[in-house]
Amino acid sequence: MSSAKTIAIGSDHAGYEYKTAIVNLLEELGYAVKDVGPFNADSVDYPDYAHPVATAVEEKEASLGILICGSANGVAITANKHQQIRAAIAWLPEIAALARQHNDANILGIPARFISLEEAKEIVRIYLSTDFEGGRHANRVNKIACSC
Ligand SMILES: O=C(CO)[C@H](O)[C@H](O)[C@H](O)COP(=O)(O)O
Repeated sequence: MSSAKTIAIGSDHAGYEYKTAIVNLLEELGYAVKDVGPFNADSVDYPDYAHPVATAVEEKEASLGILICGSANGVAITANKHQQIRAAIAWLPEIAALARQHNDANILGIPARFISLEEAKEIVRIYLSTDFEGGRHANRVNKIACSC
C-alpha cells in the first residue's frame, strides 16, 4: 500500500467518537487509514496514541496524521516532541488551511470537546485538500528544528 495517501489517526477517550466518524470520512474520501486506536471509549492516556501517530508520519508510513483529544493540547504537545513533526491545533477551517499553507503542519490536532463533529469533519477536509505554499514560509519552517 502506498503511503502517499495514508493518513495515521489516533485519539484518547475524549476524541474516540470523533475518531470513529473521521476514519469513516477518510475512507469515503479514498484515503488509506492507519488507525492506532483506541478502539473503545475507555479512559486512556493520550501519549500512548499520539506517539504512534507521530512515529508513523516520521517514518513515512503515513503522509499526514490526525490526533484528537479533548482540547488537542495534550496530543499536540506530545507529537511535537518528535523532531520531524509539526502538529497544529485547528478549531476553524481557516486555521486548518493556514496550518498547511504557512506551517506545513504534518499532524492536525482536533479539540473534540470544543467543536461539533460537523465542524471537525470540515476542518479535516480543508486540512487534507490544502498544500504548503513554500516560499518565505519554507525559510521559517526550516528554522523550527533545533538541537537545543
Ligand atoms: O490532553 C488533553 C488536555 O490537554 C485532552 O483534552 C484530554 O482529552 C483530557 O485531558 C482528558 O481528560 P479526562 O478528564 O481524563 O477525560
